[in-house]
Order: sequence, then C-alpha cells, then structure tokens
Amino acid sequence: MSLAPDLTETIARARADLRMGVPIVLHASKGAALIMAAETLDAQRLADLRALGGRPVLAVTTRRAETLKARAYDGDLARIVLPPDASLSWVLGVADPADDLKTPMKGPLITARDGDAGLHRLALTVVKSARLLPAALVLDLTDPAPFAAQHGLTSVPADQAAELLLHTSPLHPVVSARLPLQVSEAGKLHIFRPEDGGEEHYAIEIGQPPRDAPVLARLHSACFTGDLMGSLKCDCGPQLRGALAQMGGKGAGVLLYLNQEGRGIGLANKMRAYSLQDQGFDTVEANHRLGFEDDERDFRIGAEILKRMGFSAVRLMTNNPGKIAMMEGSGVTVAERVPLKVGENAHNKAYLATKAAKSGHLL
Ligand SMILES: Nc1nc2c(ncn2[C@@H]2O[C@H](COP(=O)(O)OP(=O)(O)OP(=O)(O)O)[C@@H](O)[C@H]2O)c(=O)[nH]1
Ligand SMILES: [Zn+2]
Repeated sequence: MSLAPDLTETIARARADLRMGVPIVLHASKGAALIMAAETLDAQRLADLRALGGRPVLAVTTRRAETLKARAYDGDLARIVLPPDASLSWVLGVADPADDLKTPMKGPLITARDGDAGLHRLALTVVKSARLLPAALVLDLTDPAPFAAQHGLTSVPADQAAELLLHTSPLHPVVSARLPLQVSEAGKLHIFRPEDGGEEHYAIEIGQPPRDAPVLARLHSACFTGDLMGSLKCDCGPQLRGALAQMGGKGAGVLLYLNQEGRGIGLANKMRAYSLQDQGFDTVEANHRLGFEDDERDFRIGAEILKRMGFSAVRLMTNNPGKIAMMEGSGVTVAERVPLKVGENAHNKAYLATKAAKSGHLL
C-alpha cells in the first residue's frame, strides 16, 4: 500500500505550487530542471535562483517570441537567455505584454539553440494549465532527487507527465438534481468532476431527450463577463439564454456549461486580452501577444460528457466549425448544425467580425 500521490495527483500539486509561486522540479531520462512560473515569481526567489549559478532561461511560446522579436529555434517555443542583470520587472516584462507599447523590451534578446527543449515545453504546458501566463524560468539541474528533497519541492517525472497531458482527463459524474428553470420546469443539472483536479463542468438537461436520436445541444464556454455581468463585448450572454430558450420551447435539449473561461485561458488572462484590445489589438492578436493560441479550449471534454450521458449524436447549436470537427473527432456525430446568431451590438460587432475573418466562424 502507498499513500503517496500518483502521477495525476503530482501534476495537480505542481500546478498549485506554481500558482503559489513555489518552484517545481521536472526530471527525465535526458535531464532535469527547476521551474518557476514568471507570473508568480518574486524578487527573493529570483535571487535564490541566481545563487544556484548555471544558465537560467526564460521559456516563452513562439507566439510571444514573435511579438518580442526573439528568435525561436524550438518550433513552438523560445528559450530566452536570462541576462546576468535581469531584474524581476525584466522577467515580468517578457512574460506580460501589458506594457509592450509603453516600454518596449530592449533587445536583442538572445535565445538558446543548443540542447533539448522538452522540459521547457512541458513547463509551459503545466504553467498554462495552471491558467498563468505562458512563461517559465528554467534552470538545468544535475542531481534533481536530492535537490527536490532538500528544498521540499514537488518533483514530476517529465516523460510520463508529457504523455499523460496529451489526453483529456477522465471525468466522473458527481451529482444530478432537478432544477426548474424559467425556460422549462423540467430542468436537471448534472455535475462532472475531472480526475486531474481541474474545474468541474456542468450539463443542463431539459426534458427527457431520447438517447437514440440526435439531441439539440449547445457547448457553452464559461464567460463570467457575458453570462453574468451582461457584458456587451461578446455575444455569450444572449447565446446562453437563446440556446436555453430554444431547448425550453422544444421541450428537450442539453446545454453543457464548460468551465473554459476566455477560450481556455482563464478570466485573469482574458482580462489581460481585453486590456490589449483597448490598446487596439483584436481578440486573436491579443491572445497571441499574451503567448496563447487563438483558442486553447479542449472540446473533447464536451464530447466525453455527452457520451457519459448516453448521447452519441447532436444537433449542435454553434457558428464555430472547430466545435463540429472536435465533436466528430471525439466520436459524437453532428447530425445538423443549428446556427445561433443573437446579441450583436455596437461593442461586439468588430469582435464577431474578427471571429468570422480569422477563426472561421460561420456567418
Ligand atoms: N481570450 C478571449 N476569450 C474571449 C474573448 N471574448 C470572449 N471570450 C471567451 O470566448 C468563449 C466564447 O465561447 P462560445 O460561446 O463557445 O463561442 P464560440 O467558440 O465563438 O462558438 P459558438 O458561440 O458556438 O459559435 C468564452 O469562453 C468567453 O469567455 C476575448 O476577447 N478573448
Ligand atoms: Zn463572452
């Protein structure tokens, strides 16, 4: 018997550590490294890192490197060599585009091209999944086990972790209960909990849709600003209410409320993107300047929930062809696309036009 955390639990612990500003250790057959998230770094830990000697680098995605005009030799990421006099604000300036226009980074930034970037890539994956800015300080370690033990750090086997993180975490139903709604008194809420310690997702079932026919379905991604605050910057609130109203009218349907705020980058990063939009960048450019892809969501989660509920085919309410492709790729048939065009206003007109022009949304 062992009470020790397994791999999934160790990764969840690493995520929590990074959010708290605590370093982690990644170890693989080819090498090992000490990792700190740039966003939660403080001056003391930066000084402690320096005291260890070696050649620390700041790993950023190629998206971010492009804005910084730093050469990326590792495909999807760049390893920026930390200058000897780099301060905390230098690190934060590389990680966070907030002041790019006001105080552009003084280059040239030197990037590493020798050696392997596997641990850096994994570091960025873990930092992203902790909903932090995708930038991580990485220092090679030669003797990771005693180092981690001496400092009480979470130590993650990198090869196995990289493999595990390719897959969507299994989800388990937690509870279901009746939930009478304005659109239908025959509402029911189901809660699903992922094994990886990530956020729970919800399914709102309306009526009793038969499992052997395509169900009217909506995959809605959480939008605190639009769903709850009535923000005019997007169309999420009207889409949420519009989808529920249609399901209520038909007497059957299932709306998945996926906690993938900000197209999967989290609310804090979405607000960073909004702030960049106020500087003149569109929704896609803002994500890229932050170092993210246009869309970081994993719609396989939606497909998993539908399958667990017994559905194998949907009439999907969406304008996003990416959702249809992901459903089909995950084994849920999209029998029909049901357009959902509601809530356009003067504030979100340009946002909706950008999604049509750059992200392939259907008009
Ligand atoms: N990163 C980022 N996320 C945004 C922005 N505006 C809205 N969002 C998020 O985008 C998501 C919108 O999701 P959905 O309603 O599923 O929209 P969609 O992918 O356009 O697809 P359909 O509505 O199905 O056509 C929500 O998670 C919002 O929080 C933005 O400017 N930047
Ligand atoms: Zn929204």
